[in-house]
Order: sequence, then structure tokens, then C-alpha cells
Amino acid sequence: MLELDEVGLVHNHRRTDEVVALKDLSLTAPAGQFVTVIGSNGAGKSSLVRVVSGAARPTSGRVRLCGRDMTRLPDYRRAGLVARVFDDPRAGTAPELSVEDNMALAMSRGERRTLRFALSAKRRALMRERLAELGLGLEDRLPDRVGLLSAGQRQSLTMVMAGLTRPEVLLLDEHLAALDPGTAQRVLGLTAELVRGVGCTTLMITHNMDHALALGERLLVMSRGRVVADLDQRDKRAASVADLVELIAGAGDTVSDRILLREDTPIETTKGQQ
Ligand SMILES: Nc1ncnc2c1ncn2[C@@H]1O[C@H](COP(=O)(O)OP(=O)(O)OP(=O)(O)O)[C@@H](O)[C@H]1O
Repeated sequence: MLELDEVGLVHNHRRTDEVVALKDLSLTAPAGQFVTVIGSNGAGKSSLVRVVSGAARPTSGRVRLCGRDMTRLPDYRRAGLVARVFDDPRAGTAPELSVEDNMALAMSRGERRTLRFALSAKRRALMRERLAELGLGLEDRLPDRVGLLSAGQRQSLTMVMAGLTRPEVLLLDEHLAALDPGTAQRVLGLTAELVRGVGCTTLMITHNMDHALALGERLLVMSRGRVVADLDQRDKRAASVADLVELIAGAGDTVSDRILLREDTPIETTKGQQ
């Protein structure tokens, strides 16, 4: 379970350029819940991800994971519990290391084990199996440097690696933003499978309202550092993109072009339609 208790995040505290990124935000997401998060530019979506991952320390409030207070725990000490996939496909993997070494690091993350331990034959077989499920032929490229892979291949690999760490919480921060529509569709399908397979609590930040409505069982609308609407599965099924636009506009935010210009990215899993 992920719990945020009146979390505040203020940049440039008490300076003339002070910015309140999160304002007394409280949220409880039970274990395994898949939550999508939308909001205009500057609403605080990435800030939410940053305080949960440990990349930013809240100015006030508490962050708890599985009942444990993580508020002051830096990101490297949350590894193994929290996995994050960024919008930049280059951010989740080490380009100079091979596919195999990247995956070995993911497997050993959160465990105090060496790379050599991680590279047992059994683990290598598991790597091949997971990569083969992508249908990209990456299972035959274990020795290749990750820097040689395309953006879509790299983001797919990052997703597989996130699954290997078996995190309690998975944070997806606009992880489809830099991908072309076809690749985004494939990685989106992979997302649904990964979340289902690992059963972790997931926060998925997106500008795509269709994705926000179609995926997950709960949808949060953020504005000015707060959650202004919290839709459960039933509300989500009944809601349309127009309703979400109205919720954002109703909170006094400008609805950005990125939200209005919807890409037609149907949701499809790598094993067939959802
Ligand atoms: N390091 C920082 N210093 C000062 N202000 C910051 C910093 N990081 C974020 N902010 C501000 O905090 C607010 C929330 O930013 P955040 O990145 O969380 O929004 P967002 O909802 O993710 O926006 P977007 O969709 O545009 O990425 C914004 O006003 C932003 O300008």
C-alpha cells in the first residue's frame, strides 16, 4: 500500500520565486492498484512521482510504503521497492552496458548481491524468456550494448527490467511520450501486462486521456499541486474525454494542446487485444 499524508513540496522556499508543486496532498493506493494521473502542465504530476520515488524530499507531510515511513529515505535506498520509468527512453538503462548486464543489475537491485551472482545460467534463461515475450528479437541480443537499441526497444527493455525488480510501486512518468504511435501502442500493451503480472501499485502519468480512461482502475485529476478529482472504476467507465477536459478546466487550468490533440493509439497487448 502507498500512502501520502498531507504531502507538500515547495521549491525555492520563502523566496520571491517560490513555487508550490504539491499542496497537502493525501492519497491512499492499496497494494496492486493501478492509478492513472492526468492534469495540465505544472499541475504537480511529476512532483508526485518524485516524492514517491525519493528523488524529491517533501517539504511537509509523510510518504509511507507498506506501512513503512519512507519520507526521508533517498531514492537509492528505495530501489527494489520502487521502480520508475521516465519519459526519456534513454533514462532507464545504461547505454555502455550490454542488455544482459542491464538486466542483471535490475535483477540484483534491492538485493545485496553481485553482478556475477546475477549472471547464473538460470537468470540468463529468465532474461531470454522475458525478452522473447516482447517479440522484438532482443532475446538474441543479450551481448549488445543498450546504446545501440532504438528508443522503443530501450523503453520496452526498461519496462521488462522494472518487472524484474518486482517493485511494490511502479511509477510511469509519461513513459510513452517520446515514442512513435506504433511503438507507444506496443509499450502500452506491455504496461498493462507488466502491471497485471507483477501486481504492484502503479501510478501512470499521462497526457493521453484515452489511455487514462482505458487503463487502470482509478483516475486522479491534478491541478495546482492537489488532487481535484478521484474517479473509481465505475466513475471512470462512465466518464468521457470531454468530462476530463471539463474537470481540468473547472479547476481553473488551461487544457494544453497536448491533451486536446489526441493521438489515436488503440490499446493492444503483445499477446492480443485487451
Ligand atoms: N526544480 C524546480 N524548481 C522550481 N520549480 C519547479 C521545479 N520543479 C518543478 N517546479 C514547478 O513545480 C510545479 C509542478 O511541476 P511538475 O513538473 O510536477 O508538473 P507536471 O504536472 O508534471 O507538469 P508537466 O505536465 O508540464 O510535466 C510547476 O509549476 C513547475 O514549474
